[in-house]
Amino acid sequence: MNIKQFDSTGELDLYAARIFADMLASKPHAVLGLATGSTPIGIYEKIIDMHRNAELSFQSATTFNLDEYVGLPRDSSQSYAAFMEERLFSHIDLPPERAHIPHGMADDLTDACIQYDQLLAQQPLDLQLLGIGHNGHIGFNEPAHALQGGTHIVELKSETREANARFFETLDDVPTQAITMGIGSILKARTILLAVKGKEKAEIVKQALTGPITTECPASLLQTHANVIVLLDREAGRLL
Ligand SMILES: N[C@@H]1[C@@H](O)[C@H](O)[C@@H](COP(=O)(O)O)O[C@@H]1O
Repeated sequence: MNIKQFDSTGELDLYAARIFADMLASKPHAVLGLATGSTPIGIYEKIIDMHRNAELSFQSATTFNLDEYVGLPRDSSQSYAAFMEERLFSHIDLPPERAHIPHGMADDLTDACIQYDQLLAQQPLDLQLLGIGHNGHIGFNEPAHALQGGTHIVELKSETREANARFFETLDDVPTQAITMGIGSILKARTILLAVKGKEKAEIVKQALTGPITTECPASLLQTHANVIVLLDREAGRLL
């Protein structure tokens, strides 16, 4: 693992955005895995700045998002589709038909998972951006005795719903299920970029990067991948 620590989140964001710019410069048709949550927001802001300055273009790129809540309409402000639209897609030149997000409102969710995996199989990920949940989840792959490789429906843990309740009016409004890319799909990405910020993530960062490889901490499986870049701000890296 290539672990880099930054004195400020701004420096981390810029470094991550440059990785995207370099990827798109060397491979305009790159397939990019994208993430939601607070962590990537600053990275997307830097990417938008670079796009504004004509330093990068998504015109020929394809993107796949990690996950989506089940049961939230795409135009609901808390959906990850709405998040991506607001935080990135509406500001860049990515053709909308090449921006893939799991379909959490599909009539047949099992079929939606199969279709997502088929698209991923046709277009392998060059670069996957990840955040990490407080319990070590990546995407919405929650700690469990066993993990699934492909896209699947997951029951959200209470701690995950509580952590994400800040985006909803009440805890009861947080969906109980999500559709997520599986660990197998994430680990197939050629390069993985894990970004972590804040002191409340320091303990899980230590466990994920230096602890045992276990499905009880899904992010620890990243230790098995040959090309992971970990970007930490000072607080998230303070226990390493
Ligand atoms: N499904 C997302 C994850 O992909 C994300 O990594 C996590 C951490 O989010 P944050 O960056 O806001 O701490 O939140 C959600 O649960």
